[in-house]
Amino acid sequence: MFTRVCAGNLYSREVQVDGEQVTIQVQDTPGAEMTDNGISLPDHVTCSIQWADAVVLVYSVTDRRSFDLIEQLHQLVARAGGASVPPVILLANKADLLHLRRVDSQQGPLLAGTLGCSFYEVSASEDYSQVHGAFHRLCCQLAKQPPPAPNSSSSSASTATEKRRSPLIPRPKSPNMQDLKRRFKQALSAKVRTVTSV
Ligand SMILES: Nc1nc2c(ncn2[C@@H]2O[C@H](COP(=O)(O)OP(=O)(O)OP(=O)(O)O)[C@@H](O)[C@H]2O)c(=O)[nH]1
Repeated sequence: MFTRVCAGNLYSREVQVDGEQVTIQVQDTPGAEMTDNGISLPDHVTCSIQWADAVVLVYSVTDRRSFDLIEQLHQLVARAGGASVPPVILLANKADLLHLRRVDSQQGPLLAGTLGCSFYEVSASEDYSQVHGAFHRLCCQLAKQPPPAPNSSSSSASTATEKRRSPLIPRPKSPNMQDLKRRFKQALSAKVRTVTSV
């Protein structure tokens, strides 16, 4: 099984889901901008949402604004997902910073209930296993989804799912990879210069 989750720089991880080896790729979505009309997502983020099998929306419990933006982000995900909105989970991060908390612990589950998604409160820095647990349960949820029926191409939902997985939607490039390529070229040209000068 191969699962793509829209949420962090592009990372690849092997995890066990119900005894099956699963490779998940997690893609960061930086670049959301605040405009007079609310949040605007750059094209590469919209593309990531169409490419993803699931979306993880994250806010910080120390940052009220990040919480207030979740509903709007969820709407953008729904719009970008089109006919087949990928499953979404809500993560409240930085739960360890009790003295800086700006979002009540009841508000996250309430919002998740309204949006119809699962909720997890975590501390990425204090307890990585909580984050792992949230991703693991998301993978289990995805694994339980029935695959599209072979003759169901007329169903708009399955067509959209297939389209999302199609290579026609370019997979977003990892900025890290691009950076690596750039650095590799620089190192190569530096080497050529050194050889030429010898
Ligand atoms: N105390 C605490 N700090 C955290 C936690 N998660 C992240 N941080 C810190 O918060 C800061 C921002 O973390 P990032 O991983 O850069 O968060 P980000 O969402 O990518 O931030 P942007 O670059 O603004 O998008 C860093 O200093 C992290 O160490 C957490 O659970 N608890």
